[in-house]
Amino acid sequence: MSDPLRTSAILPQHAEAVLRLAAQSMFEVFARTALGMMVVDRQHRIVWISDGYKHFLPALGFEHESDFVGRPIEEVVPNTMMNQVIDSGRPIVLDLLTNKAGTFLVSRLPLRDEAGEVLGAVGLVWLNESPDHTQGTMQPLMAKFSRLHKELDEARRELAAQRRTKYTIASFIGSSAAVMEVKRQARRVAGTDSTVLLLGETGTGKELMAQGIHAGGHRAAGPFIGVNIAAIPESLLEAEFFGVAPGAFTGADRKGRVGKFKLADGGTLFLDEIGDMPLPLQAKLLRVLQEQEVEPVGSNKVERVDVRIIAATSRNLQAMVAEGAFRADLYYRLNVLPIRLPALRDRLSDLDALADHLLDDIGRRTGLTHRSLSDDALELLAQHDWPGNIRELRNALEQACLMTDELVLTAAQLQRWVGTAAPALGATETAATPGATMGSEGAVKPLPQAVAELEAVAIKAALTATGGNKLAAARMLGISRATLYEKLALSSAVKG
Ligand SMILES: Nc1ncnc2c1ncn2[C@@H]1O[C@H](COP(=O)(O)OP(=O)(O)OP(=O)(O)O)[C@@H](O)[C@H]1O
Repeated sequence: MSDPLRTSAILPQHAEAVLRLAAQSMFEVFARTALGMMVVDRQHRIVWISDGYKHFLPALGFEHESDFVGRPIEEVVPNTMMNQVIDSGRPIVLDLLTNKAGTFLVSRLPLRDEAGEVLGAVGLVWLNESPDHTQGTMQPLMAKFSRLHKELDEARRELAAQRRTKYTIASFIGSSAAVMEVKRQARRVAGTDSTVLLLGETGTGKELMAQGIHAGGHRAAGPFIGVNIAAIPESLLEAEFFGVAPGAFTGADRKGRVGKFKLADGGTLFLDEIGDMPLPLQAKLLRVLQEQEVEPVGSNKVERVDVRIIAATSRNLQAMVAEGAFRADLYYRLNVLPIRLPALRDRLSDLDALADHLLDDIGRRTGLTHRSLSDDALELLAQHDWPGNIRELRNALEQACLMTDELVLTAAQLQRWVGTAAPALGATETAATPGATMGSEGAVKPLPQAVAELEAVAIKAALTATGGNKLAAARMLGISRATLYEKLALSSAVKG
């Protein structure tokens, strides 16, 4: 029997020897198994490379081992991260490294002394692929990787194109004195980074002008992100604006969500219907505008953003401030450069050009032949008050185009649609007339179609009665703002 004291005195020595042997043989096993291996010291200098690694030297631009070994790794291996592993002491267990020599599946592990101090690092190349993909051991992995890369690039390009604006300031049709002045103001502010407040009735082209201002400034290549505040349920607004930190919620939102401010980083955030912003959120918005920092819901970290704000409203913000419904400090912050878009009734000299432009657009979208207007049709248009402005004009023209085959639309053909697109019903009148369930010839229609038409008439009536104020219209209809917006979006999607 061996003396246990002696054994315990001997064992550590044994263990150390075994460990040393294991370490040494592991080193040899790695050096032989890996395609290439290198050791780098604390000062980032390459101290040793395996025979396998020597095969990569020509592709890295080195003829002799002696030109390579002894040099700092960052000087001779483009895109290496060995230096970071040495400086941080943290391993990168598996990674893809791409440089002029090809693509490599690599591991980078720090080497430490007995006291735990980092002495250097060991780098291993497991698989490789030549730059022209004709040689190497990574074919299946690389094929998958490059396909995913291509798909990601395409998705990014598509997203960027979607976030680019369709309109410029010149797309704002009109040459009346009022419009020329508005365009002059817009061009002047486009070149600045200041906050712009677009004022005007519903359908006067506030969103179009916001896009034009973005497209005319130095952020044009950046994203243009629009948020219709009135269309988002109040409880979701904060997350929509500022995003949600991963893990803040369970379920579908577990991964977190990027907020509109972050999405608009480097570009413009268009805040439509700013007058509908709930008071508690107004305070948060003000802070973001001042600090240019957002704090995602459920996070205690702030993120810097570089966003230009263009806000719009059809409501009287000043009166809302007086009533205490809108914060005065936010109002002054937004009202730096106000631009008031004229109502259509105040620029009737633009009717001809606008109608022509809209008919052109309707023709393109519907595939119908381009229509024009007779003189009496134009006169009819000039007599109407246009509470829904250009949007109402567009709807009237579109309905006339769809219902008539004539290439020149006359007053008689237009008559039915002018004013019906936004009938001037009072708040107490209902749009549910029996005729609404019948076709124009009195024929019975399928119920879903009749119901949809009734809804559309009631919504238009409510919008007219409230001067385009969607929150008030929704209240009048007994539905939520979000439902109203859903219905409006649905009806425009069906049309467009
Ligand atoms: N000057 C214009 N030239 C050409 N099209 C216009 C013009 N103004 C508005 N439009 C068109 O009218 C419609 C309504 O415009 P837009 O959505 O920009 O109005 P808005 O003032 O933002 O409305 P809301 O306040 O209801 O959101 C769009 O189809 C837009 O392209």
